[in-house]
Formats: sequence, C-alpha cells, structure tokens
Amino acid sequence: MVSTISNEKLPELPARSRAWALFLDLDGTLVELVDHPDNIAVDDALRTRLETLSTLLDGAVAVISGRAIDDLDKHLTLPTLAMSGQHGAEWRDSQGQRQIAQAHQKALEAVRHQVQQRVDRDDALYLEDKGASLALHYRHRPEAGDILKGELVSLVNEYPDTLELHQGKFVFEIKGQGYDKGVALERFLASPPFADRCPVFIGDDRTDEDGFRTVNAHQGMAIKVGTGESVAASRLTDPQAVHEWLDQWIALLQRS
Ligand SMILES: O=P(O)(O)OC[C@H]1O[C@H](O[C@H]2O[C@H](CO)[C@@H](O)[C@H](O)[C@H]2O)[C@H](O)[C@@H](O)[C@@H]1O
Repeated sequence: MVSTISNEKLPELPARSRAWALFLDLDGTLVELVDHPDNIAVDDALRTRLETLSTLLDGAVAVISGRAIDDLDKHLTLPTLAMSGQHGAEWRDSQGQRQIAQAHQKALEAVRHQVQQRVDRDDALYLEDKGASLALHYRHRPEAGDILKGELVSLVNEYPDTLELHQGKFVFEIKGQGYDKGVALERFLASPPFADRCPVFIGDDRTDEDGFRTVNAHQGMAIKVGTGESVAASRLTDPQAVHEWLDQWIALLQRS
C-alpha cells in the first residue's frame, strides 16, 4: 500500500492506454535528504527500479536534477540513463550525447572566487562547485540563511542578464539564466524516445515547480513529494512512497 499525505490526492497509476515518459528528481524524491551531498544512499533496488522502468517505457526515463551529471553518475552508476543536470544546464540524451551550457561561464567564474571566500570564513558552509553552477549549502548554519541570501542576491545582481539565484533546501544555487527543469523537460520531450509521450514528473523542491508547470502544459502527471505549496496536482509523502508507487507502476506495466 502506498503511504499518503492526509487531504492530498494520491496519484493514480498512469493508464496503460497511453505512452508515458517518466522524469525523476533525485534528492528528496528518490533518495532521502541527508547532512551532506556526498552522503546520499543509492541502493541496488533503486538502480534496478530505474533500469526496469526505462526498459518498460522504451527508454523514456530521465533523471532531472540540480546535481551535475558526473555526480549523478557517481551515485547512480547508470551511465546509459538519460539525464539533465544543474537545473537544465547539462543534458545527456538516450544516445549518450552530452551538452553543457557555456554562455554564462565567464560571469560564473567571476563570482566563484567571491563565494569561495565567503565559505572560507565559515566552516559550517559548503560550496559545491558543479562546473556550470554553484551551490552554497547552509544546512549546518541555518540561521545564516537570510544574510547569505542578501549577499548572494547582491553578487548575482552584478550580472543581471546572465546569472540568477535559486533557493533550494538549505542551499542557494547560482546558475545561468534561461535554464530550469521545465526547459530540461521540454528539451527531452522534443526528441525520441520521449517525443509524443505524456510526461510524468516527480519532484520535491521549489526548483521542481518549473518542471511541474511544463508537465501541466502537456496534460501530464505532476507529483509533488512532501508538503508545501505546489502546482502539482498529486502528492506522495517521501522517497519510500515514491519507490512503492513506482513499483506498483512497474507491476502494472509488466501485466500488459
Ligand atoms: O534536483 P535535485 O536532484 O533534488 O537536487 C537538488 C540539490 O540536491 C543536493 O542538495 C540537497 O541534498 C543534499 C543531500 O541530501 C542536502 O545535504 C542539501 O541540503 C540539499 O540542498 C545537491 O547537493 C545540489 O547540488 C542539488 O542542486
């Protein structure tokens, strides 16, 4: 039985009569949030689940994450799985072809040093340099969130047409403009094996809302994990509930 959030709509399983494409966020959706980005737990059951779904959906499964693709590969070890990393700034299609956005790199290079200097002054902060974006983690200094936000807004505002700031779960992300998870989904949906399929996207964070909006525009299924405002029509409580829901979908697909 899939666990539910009270008063929220549990997603029905996708109907077998339609062709679906599945898009999945990682942190907080497929794996529990933990104290440090390196410490997430990906087990073989999750790898097998993703591989099985990819086979059953003719390859139309992609991870859409804020992490860099190299980092996703390190944890998931599924090198043939389609992926978008860094909130849409990186792609790997189902043929293994990779691309990365470059237009904002000069501006990012200019702010990288300043963010690093800020982190060097506080042991509790952690800078995740993802190449095409920066993540300043403050999970261990939550009280500094407002001050950090002000500092980073000022920094990013020096590059108004190039960089933007996103806030996630105890993290501020500096990234290039024009990329987000909605853009990433549209890009996948424009070509095989995703084209002409109805999208399902499961995510937990505010950066996933761009993906939910794209899914809603395609009359797909947007599923929010956890609490908080969302444009997604359905909810699951936590990664465990996501795994159970995906396993039910696998069982349904294998019956056809
Ligand atoms: O889009 P996602 O796959 O959900 O990635 C979003 C960010 O996830 C990671 O940070 C978050 O998870 C960490 C591990 O649980 C946690 O310690 C941190 O507080 C969270 O913000 C990742 O490190 C970021 O690069 C991703 O953008």
